Order: sequence, then C-alpha cells, then structure tokens
Amino acid sequence: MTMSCLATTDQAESLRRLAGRTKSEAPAPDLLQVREGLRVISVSSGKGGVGKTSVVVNLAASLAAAGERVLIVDSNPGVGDICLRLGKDAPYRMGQVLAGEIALKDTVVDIGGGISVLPAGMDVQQYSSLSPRERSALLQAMLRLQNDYDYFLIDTGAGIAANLTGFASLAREIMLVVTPEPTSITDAYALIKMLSGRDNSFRFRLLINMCRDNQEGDTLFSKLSAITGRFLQVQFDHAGSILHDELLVESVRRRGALCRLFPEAKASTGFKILAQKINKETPAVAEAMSAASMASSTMWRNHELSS
Ligand SMILES: Nc1ncnc2c1ncn2[C@@H]1O[C@H](COP(=O)(O)OP(=O)(O)OP(=O)(O)O)[C@@H](O)[C@H]1O
Repeated sequence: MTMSCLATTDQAESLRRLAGRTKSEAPAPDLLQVREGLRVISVSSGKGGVGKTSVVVNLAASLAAAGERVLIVDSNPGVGDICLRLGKDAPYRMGQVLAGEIALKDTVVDIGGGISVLPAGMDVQQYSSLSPRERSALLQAMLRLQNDYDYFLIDTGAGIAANLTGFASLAREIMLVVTPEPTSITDAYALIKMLSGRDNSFRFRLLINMCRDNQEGDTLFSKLSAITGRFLQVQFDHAGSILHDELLVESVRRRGALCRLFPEAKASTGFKILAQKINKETPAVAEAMSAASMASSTMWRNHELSS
C-alpha cells in the first residue's frame, strides 16, 4: 500500500498521525537524533536463510534477561513475521501506518519480559514510493519511541537495499550473520564492501551462525577479517559464534525464543555471551542527521540500487 491517499485526505493530519503527534503538538524538528545510550543495531545478511531472525529473537531474549528493554523492529517484509514466531498476533500492519490510519507507536506488540516488537515490514519499492516528508515523518515516529527502550534491534531483509532504507538507516552498528557456507561468506563480503563504500562510519560485527564448534567460527572470522583488512577500510569485529543446535529448530516450532525455552541449550550459551559482549561495549556514536537530507540521499541510493 502506498500513501497516495494523502493527496485526497488532509495531508497534514495524515503526517501527524504517521508521526504519532496530536494536533496541538508542534512538528518535530527536522533533525533525527538517536538519544545517547540507545543502541540501534541492524541485524543483516548477504543472503537469506542464514538465521538472522533467530539471532534477533534470541539476542533480544538474552538482553532482556539482563534487564535491558528491547524493541525488535521487524522490517523484513513478508516471510519472517517475528510476532507470529513468538506466538503473538500483530493486529496492525505497516500499510495502515503508511495510509495514515494509525500511529506507528500503536502497532507495537508487547511480547512480555522486556521485549516488544514493531511489525514494520516494508519492501524497498514501498519505501521508495514515499515522499521525503513521509519518510521523515516515519523516522521521527520511530524516534519518538526511543525513551522507552535501551535497544532497537532491526531485522532487515537480506542485501544492501534493505540496509540503507527505512528504519535500518538509523543504525550505525550492523551485525552481519553468516554461516560456514561459502556463498554466505562471499555475499557477506560483498555487502560489507557496498555498505562501507556508502558510509565508512558503520561498525560491522560478524556473527557466525550454525557452526560445528567455536573453532570453526574463529577460523572463518580470521579468513574474512584478513580479506577485509587488505581491501577495505572498515571497523570490523568478531561478534562470536552460535553453534548449530536442533533445539533452535524446536523453539521455532514451539513459537518461542530458544533462550527462554531451553536456557541450557548450546546455542543459548552463545547468545548469552553475545549479549554480555554487546552490553559491555561503548555504543557507536550516532550524529544527528537531517531528516530532509537523509530522505533525499536514500532516494539516490534507491535509484542506484534499482539500476
Ligand atoms: N544455530 C542454528 N542451529 C540450527 N538451526 C538454525 C540455527 N539458526 C537458524 N536455524 C534455522 O534456520 C532456519 C532459518 O532461520 P531464520 O528464519 O532465523 O533465518 P533468516 O536469515 O531470518 O531467514 P530469511 O532470510 O528467510 O528471513 C530456521 O528454520 C531456523 O530454525
């Protein structure tokens, strides 16, 4: 669904609703500032099916178990519906937000235990069809939620476009999920190359999922790190390894987080260590961004991506 309805209804009112403001409130300033202390991490991959959503769900559960308040932003259009995966209904959809029928904040689903989900699935075409003002209103609506959380974990679609558009554009930290499969590694390298070419301030972390053992993960990280070190100027860290674990598949079947259903599982240990590591780090500093310039830079990026 697009926002063409804005042309026929009261555009100011629709934008206000989209941004979650009341009529009496002044418009938000044209500056997107992620508050100090909020971590915005996008979890991405070069190819699909490597376990991105599993990582988001279980990292969220581990962070929440340590007392952090986590908003999962499910911006992956289509397949991986995180609410469904966690056994909850998402009564409202992004299309209704884009149509100005409902405010973004009203779509948030409380999963319990310190985790909420924003079902924000939107594909690149849908995002491209928004005007710069609509994009800006959406990002501002997102930032109006920031005082309620310590982390925004963004589940993006696979590939570069999904990382540069929509809510993912707020993240300075990118966690790339790969598996030991050769195609997953080459796709991840291509993604790092493209993203770092657009913005060299991203902090990349590599998380190796579905490993046989930690040694396999360490070896893979060393190989990729050697190549990126030689050819690219990027901040690139090892987030850790998550072991292949049949109980993870079982947790998906039972519609819950592995770390909550099977806290002693071998993959749960990996997620716990990952959460501790992330929690100890100093966040990447996010500078204020002009909403207008972000919206227009995303336009040329979209144009470039579709060519
Ligand atoms: N560590 C693991 N051990 C065993 N199975 C896993 C592991 N991680 C993920 N899986 C399984 O791999 C499958 C894909 O996982 P998931 O849906 O999280 O991937 P994704 O990258 O988000 O996929 P998509 O690109 O389709 O959104 C699921 O069936 C999940 O149970």
